[in-house]
Amino acid sequence: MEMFPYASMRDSFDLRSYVVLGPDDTKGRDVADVVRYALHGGASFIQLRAKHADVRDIVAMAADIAAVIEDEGKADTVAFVIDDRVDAALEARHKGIKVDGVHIGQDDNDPQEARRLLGRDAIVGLSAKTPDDMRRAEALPQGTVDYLGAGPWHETSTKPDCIVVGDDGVKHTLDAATLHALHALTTLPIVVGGGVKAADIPDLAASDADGWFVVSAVTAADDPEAATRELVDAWQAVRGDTMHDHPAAALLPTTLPAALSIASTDSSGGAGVPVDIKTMMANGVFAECVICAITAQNTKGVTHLEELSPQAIVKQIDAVYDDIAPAAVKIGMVPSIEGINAVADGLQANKATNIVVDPVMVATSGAKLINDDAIATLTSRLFPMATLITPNLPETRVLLETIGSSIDPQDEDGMEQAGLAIAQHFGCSVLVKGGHGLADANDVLVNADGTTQWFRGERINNPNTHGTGCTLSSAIAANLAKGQTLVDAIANAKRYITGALRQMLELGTGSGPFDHAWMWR
Ligand SMILES: Cc1ncc(COP(=O)(O)OP(=O)(O)O)c(N)n1
Ligand SMILES: Cc1ncsc1CCOP(=O)(O)O
Ligand SMILES: [Mg+2]
Repeated sequence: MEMFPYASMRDSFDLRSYVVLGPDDTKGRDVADVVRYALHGGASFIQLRAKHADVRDIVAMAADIAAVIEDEGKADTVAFVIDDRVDAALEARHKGIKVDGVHIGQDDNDPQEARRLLGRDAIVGLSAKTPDDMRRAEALPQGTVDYLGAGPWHETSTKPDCIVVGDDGVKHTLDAATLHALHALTTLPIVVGGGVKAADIPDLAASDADGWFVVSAVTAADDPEAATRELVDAWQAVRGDTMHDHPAAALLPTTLPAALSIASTDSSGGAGVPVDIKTMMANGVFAECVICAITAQNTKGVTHLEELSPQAIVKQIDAVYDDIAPAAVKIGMVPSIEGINAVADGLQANKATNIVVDPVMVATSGAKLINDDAIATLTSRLFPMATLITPNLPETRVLLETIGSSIDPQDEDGMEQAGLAIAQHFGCSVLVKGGHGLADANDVLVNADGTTQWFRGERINNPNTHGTGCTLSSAIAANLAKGQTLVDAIANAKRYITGALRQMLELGTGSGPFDHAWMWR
């Protein structure tokens, strides 16, 4: 997971004076030293382009460059990106090195993948030389790319392969007229480079370019500071102090689908509302909660339980729906008839949809979590509202008993029959979870129309299973909130929980919890 403590520069980077450099370009001089000279000369953007270095060396160079930018008091104004290597940029950012993003070409990482990996705060620059490149960049989802790099203005030995060869087989450099046509195809700012020297700046500054980028004009100069200043001054002489606009996409607010957990707390954090929130967050939704009871609990058992009043439950549900209406709901432990009625009334009044009910009855520790007389209310009030209920085998047996069925869910055929009896009785889909069986972790989805789907899971020999049911049901609700089909929501939730169980987290002296943020470690 990325731990980047700096403000994003996506809405403040300055493309006007863009210096690209790496160890191959600086004539034996230290790259960070040349960056310092370029900054003294007025460089507004720095790119590390180290074509022959490995990730470790790139990250080490990036640390030196970021330190120089910081030392020069320009960390808030001069953006610093890494060429090509999204992996190195990620690693540097993870280490807290101020790398503001990447520059990628048409043959490098896919821009959407780079954006996904780096997150919404990073700058993603993309090379685009042809009308097709421009159109493809423009067709990307808004906010994928922040600027475009075009060229070459002249053929250049720094990157001989960057020359555009037309359909006629003739090599083309970029001129003001071609740039004008490219510019018309995009809303993104364009920085232009390739063989650019000080003498080119008046023409470039009079074109649609939003800035210049150079390698050799600065890195090969005996005095990189003076060379940078000459370029900066020549641009400023034509353009004055005007900077390019930033694409509005960088400023777009994010939004998240919300999912709601209606359940009870577990003070040990391994089950109930705390774990539902962790799971929902890990599965990419905004988690909300309605507390029905508080338990004093750890991996060894429950030592105290105190319910909230029905009024408090309804008020919480109303508050949630009145503002951030959840796209899916998971219902867990609601211990009493009054509580269950309050939940049903609250959800009905707010026209809740995508309801997943985990019919919590007994904790992994053996503690009873629902009053016996409340089971009938749970099934009669909440099941008919549910999209899905997720009983484990012991809960399936209790439910079969309540509907007077003698089916035994001891094997796959029995699980299917049991699921069908329950689904048809209550008019909702049922996921009969086989995790309490001995040999496997196969679950079956049975719909009220009789259709079934098996989800075959790897049985992980992990004794720590506290909160498994809560986790699976809230992951399913999170996936439904994201718009997934029921089948996809279950399949993805099972993948998530399998990954979590595989980590073999060891906490507590009883049946312990597992690591809900496993995929971010
Ligand atoms: C600002 C800027 N523009 C273009 C490029 C070239 O990127 P790419 O086409 O991926 O070629 P390489 O630099 O990776 O050889 C750039 N680096 N910077
Ligand atoms: C990286 C790159 N992309 C297009 S041209 C180029 C190299 C520019 O180098 P120089 O300024 O030395 O011609
Ligand atoms: Mg590249």
